[in-house]
Amino acid sequence: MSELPIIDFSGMYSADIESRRAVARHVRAACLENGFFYLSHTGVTADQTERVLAAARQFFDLPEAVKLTIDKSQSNCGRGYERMGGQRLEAGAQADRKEAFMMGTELPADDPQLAGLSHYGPNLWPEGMDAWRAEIEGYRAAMIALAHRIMACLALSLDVAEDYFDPCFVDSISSLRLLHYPPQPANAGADARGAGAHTDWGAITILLQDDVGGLQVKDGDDGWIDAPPIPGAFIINLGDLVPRWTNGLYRSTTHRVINRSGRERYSIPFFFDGRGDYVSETIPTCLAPGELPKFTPLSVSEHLAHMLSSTRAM
Ligand SMILES: O=C(O)CCC(=O)C(=O)O
Ligand SMILES: [Fe+2]
Repeated sequence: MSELPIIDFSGMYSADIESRRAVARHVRAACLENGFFYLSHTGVTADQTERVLAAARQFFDLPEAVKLTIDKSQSNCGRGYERMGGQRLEAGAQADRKEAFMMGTELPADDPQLAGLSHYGPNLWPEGMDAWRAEIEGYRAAMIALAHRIMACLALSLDVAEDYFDPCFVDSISSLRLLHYPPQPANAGADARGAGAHTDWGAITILLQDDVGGLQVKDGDDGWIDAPPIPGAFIINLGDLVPRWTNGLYRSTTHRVINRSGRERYSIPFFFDGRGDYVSETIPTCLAPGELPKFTPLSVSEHLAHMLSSTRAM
């Protein structure tokens, strides 16, 4: 496999179940391959993706001192600004050469069911940037709607009802990350990474990238496939919850970013992670007669908290 497939998603908006199943068949083939694919015709407009990428540039162009007024050290749920080198996604490599802004699901601290679970709480917003905030929140809303539809498609691809995953996504943890990768200097060293090799931790990721490139997806033992930007298409990849649901049939594939372009790179992943207290179980259609589940039960919040603490670089 040398390149990732491009799947036209428009059939998922059809009232005709056969059109939706046709999309699901393509998604299944891509998920059986390596769990990474491009999705086009999603209904999200080019105007909106251009605006949110411009918003990312605008934020990272702010003086460092302004960005640090919302440093994520002030958040108990990983929101706000993460400075350059704040994360090391690949053990043994250099800290990631990227800076980030994170925002996500906002629920009151005293929510009767979800209080105390990681990843719920207030966002941190830069002062005096209300239009900017509205742009980010609007894009996040578009991503949530698209993510629900992708989960319906995944359900169809696994021969279960389209609403099979709905209980996992009531008050789901979902986070939007704005990312800025400066160009990597020529003498940066062989273990320099924009984002070190990792898998994503939730259910699915919807990635918007600018026109620079640098994302690579693991293929086999040693190979990497480039996942260059394709105008009008998002990259979708499966996170660690999906092998748990499918008993390893669909994988959560390792990927990384190395920005050798000489240009500034901006990308915006949206992570749809599931409800914090949701414990995934193997989907019955993914177990052959007599086959046993390979994964022990683990809640979404426990998994995310563990992964977050193991990748903190400072
Ligand atoms: O910036 C990218 O292209 C990918 C980022 C990524 O993999 C992540 O944030 O999990
Ligand atoms: Fe990732």
